[in-house]
Amino acid sequence: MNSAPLSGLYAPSLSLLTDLYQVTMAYGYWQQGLQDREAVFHLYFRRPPFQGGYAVAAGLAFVADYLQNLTFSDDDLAYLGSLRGTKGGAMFPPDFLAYLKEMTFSCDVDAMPEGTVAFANEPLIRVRGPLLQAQLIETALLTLVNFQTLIATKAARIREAAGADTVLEFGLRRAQGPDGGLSASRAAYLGGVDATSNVLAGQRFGIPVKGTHAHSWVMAFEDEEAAFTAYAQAFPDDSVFLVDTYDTLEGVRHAIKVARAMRAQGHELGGIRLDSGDLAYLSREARELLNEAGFPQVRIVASNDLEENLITSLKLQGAKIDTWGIGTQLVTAYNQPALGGVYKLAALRKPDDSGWDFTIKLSEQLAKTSIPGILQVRRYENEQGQPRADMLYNTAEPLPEQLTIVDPLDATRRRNVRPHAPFRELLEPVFRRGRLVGPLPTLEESRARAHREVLSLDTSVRRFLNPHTYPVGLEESLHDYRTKLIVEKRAGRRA
Ligand SMILES: Nc1ncnc2c1ncn2[C@@H]1O[C@H](COP(=O)(O)OP(=O)(O)OP(=O)(O)O)[C@@H](O)[C@H]1O
Ligand SMILES: O=P(O)(O)OC[C@H]1O[C@H](OP(=O)(O)OP(=O)(O)O)[C@H](O)[C@@H]1O
Ligand SMILES: O=C(O)c1cccnc1
Ligand SMILES: [Mg+2]
Repeated sequence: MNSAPLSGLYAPSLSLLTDLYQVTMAYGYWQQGLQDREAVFHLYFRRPPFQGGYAVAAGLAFVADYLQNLTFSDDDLAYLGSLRGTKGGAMFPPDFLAYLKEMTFSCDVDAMPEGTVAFANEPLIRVRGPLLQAQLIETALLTLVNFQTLIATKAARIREAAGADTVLEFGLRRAQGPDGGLSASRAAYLGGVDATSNVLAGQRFGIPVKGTHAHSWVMAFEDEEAAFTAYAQAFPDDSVFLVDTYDTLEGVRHAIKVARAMRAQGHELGGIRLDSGDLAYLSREARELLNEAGFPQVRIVASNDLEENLITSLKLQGAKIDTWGIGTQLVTAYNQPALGGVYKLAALRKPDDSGWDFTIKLSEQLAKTSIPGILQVRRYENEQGQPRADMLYNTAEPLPEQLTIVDPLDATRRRNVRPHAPFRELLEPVFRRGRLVGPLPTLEESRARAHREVLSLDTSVRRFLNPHTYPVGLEESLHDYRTKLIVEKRAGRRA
């Protein structure tokens, strides 16, 4: 047991950050001599979160870190060796543990760079390598990518609603524990917020840190005016006063009084914060009071259970809010607390090494039936760089001259790709034979990519209510092959 679990949160070895069944399967594969059979897995989600039209891929930096450090320490192996089955015998024999000790990660990994806009069924990550290894990493990849993609997407939606306004992430106190808070702060920044109140996230990831003060600051002084005056003494050029502890508009008047005194000393008040009541009404009234008093540049910050739909509504109501402070709803993805990303086997090298067997997971629902092959995602874009349609294709098979994209849920819906239509391929090499190909984009670069890619989407795909489904289809020969596999497997099942 680790007596300092927090400091170990991102310790070098997260090799046991997995479900037990990954290790039991690993043992089974090793026992069967299947450990090195070449396999291909895809990580993808089946529906964008929040009933939205897209997701923003995030978490790859953590995945790369995890994979680079995927080795089993003596402590890890001792723990695995201590596990017992129902009859008291060791679950994992010493020679398997010795194998794990020597194992070095040797897979190829291709992935969408963080900040890429992704749609349903598109591999965000493709792993190719020894079956045992490619399977073993499933859980860690999913826990890292699902949550961060969810939060980055939520942040992108909040950014959409806020437009050019400043957005601050205030969620740590409501996050799903320390790691939830830390990774949410990073993903939220990647997805489009401007700064966080989370100081550890600032230190670890270089995210700008910002904030105001709490109600308790005001309550700790004789009255509001004294509290504001004291705060201004500490931060004469960086003060934002929380004005709603007693009576909001009275609070604004007190803030103005202190702002005048600050001005007399050569300092300007930065802003006020509203944290309760009717934010549309109060922000309009506050704006008027501030303007009349000669403080048109003092910003109005609002907080209190905000999210993208409330921001949209407040703007429609003519709220005069310059900065949005957002906590709970963002870092917990309150209205959809999990992204259902999955990791599925899609190809296995034939035992005689003569080629690939492409594998499929059937489901009663076609939408849940997996896609076989060694997939790549090709994004066709128009001259303005706007995405028009995405095509999944099997890189292990030759592409026909004339490309046709088939809707996987309705094969009658097809579109022909015009020759020489410009495209980008979204999965880029990240690891080759277990080695990182090159430095990953910085957080700032990924954030800029997210911003660029979300803005390039048609507004019909970005809107919150009943967004248009962006076309993602299978290249026709892949579609035909998948259909054939489904028919064969179903027949096999009945036989
Ligand atoms: N003009 C508005 N239109 C729609 N929702 C609003 C508006 N103003 C505030 N809200 C939202 O209404 C919710 C509840 O606010 P309410 O005034 O009921 O409680 P509160 O202000 O938090 O109360 P308290 O004074 O106890 O803090 C919050 O999520 C807030 O963001
Ligand atoms: O509302 P969120 O989006 O989560 O934003 C963060 C909230 O945290 C702080 O107060 P806290 O909620 O701790 O106390 P209060 O609501 O009683 O002011 C802050 O004043 C916000 O209201
Ligand atoms: O700085 C703030 O205003 C802040 C920080 C965390 C939570 N709520 C508000
Ligand atoms: Mg609150």
